[in-house]
Amino acid sequence: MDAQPILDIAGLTTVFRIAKQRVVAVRDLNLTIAPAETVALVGESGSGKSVTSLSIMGLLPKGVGEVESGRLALRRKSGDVVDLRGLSREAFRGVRGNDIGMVFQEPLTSLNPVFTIGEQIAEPIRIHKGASHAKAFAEAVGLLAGVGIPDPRRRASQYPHELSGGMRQRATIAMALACDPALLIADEPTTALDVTIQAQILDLLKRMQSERGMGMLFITHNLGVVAEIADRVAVMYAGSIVETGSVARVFSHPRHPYTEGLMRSAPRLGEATVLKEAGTPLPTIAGSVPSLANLPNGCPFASRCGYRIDRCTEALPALADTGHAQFSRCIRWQEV
Ligand SMILES: Nc1ncnc2c1ncn2[C@@H]1O[C@H](COP(=O)(O)OP(=O)(O)OP(=O)(O)O)[C@@H](O)[C@H]1O
Repeated sequence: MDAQPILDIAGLTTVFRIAKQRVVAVRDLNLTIAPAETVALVGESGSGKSVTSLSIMGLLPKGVGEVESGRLALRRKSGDVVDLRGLSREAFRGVRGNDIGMVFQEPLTSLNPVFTIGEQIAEPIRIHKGASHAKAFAEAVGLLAGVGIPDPRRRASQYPHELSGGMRQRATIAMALACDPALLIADEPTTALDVTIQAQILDLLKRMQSERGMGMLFITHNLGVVAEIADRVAVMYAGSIVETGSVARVFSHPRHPYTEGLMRSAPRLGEATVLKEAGTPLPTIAGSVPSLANLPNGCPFASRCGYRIDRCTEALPALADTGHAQFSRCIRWQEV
């Protein structure tokens, strides 16, 4: 891996305070993303994937959610390393859209209905790069062409509702790339789209990433999508990474019982799966996730785990190095 990652997260703990309860949504998370690398965060609903991305982007709900500890460092294209935790809300605005591009599930939440597509893509170019109105608009048209939108000049003058869902997602990708970010965060970017369009958007993201050498954090609950797009995967459970490694290694030799359970109940992986399984939630495993407001002392998966022994409920296991650059938060990983 690159010695100087684009994103370097160490010991991230993010909490929510609701009605005097302290909810630990992300617990002691370590993650790096190298240039031109895609890391997928995968896990059930509520496992902390989106809170991880909101923590990186400085978009936690004010007064409710807070990064309690840890380091979040981003390496800009210029090579400067920015301590994201040290940024004011104002300074964060200069980072989002400029150094970090974002693509979300529903393009209509990122696009403003009252401005044309071209104006919206041109705006960050004017703000962050100081380009003139005309130059920024011309660049926006070029970006629309780059993301595969036919007749980009005409499309640039249209409003979001005049585009199909797939075209709108292409437009938000163009907007996210407008300032040539070092890191792209994609949170379920294909979930709301129909299956053939999903595959096209994944291809587009892969192409854009390799052309630009960006790091990409890709959040999904779909293992088929992980297989399709990611180099490495981090499996989250109850706010912690329980297993991480290359996609090839983790999918062929899962070393955590939770990953194993997901894999066992998942259909065959590969391109066909993306098409067939797109939009299908992760297969279910018997039992339920413990409350994040009252996590047990031991392994949070213990109550659902077929490998459980007494020691599992005594302390949270550390991430064990299982070889092959793979890590598992299970004391019995050798038997999984
Ligand atoms: N705005 C919020 N207020 C209070 N608690 C929150 C808030 N957002 C998230 N949480 C807490 O953080 C936990 C993790 O949420 P998160 O959105 O990161 O899950 P996720 O893995 O992204 O799930 P999904 O796949 O459903 O998006 C939630 O279960 C909840 O307890």
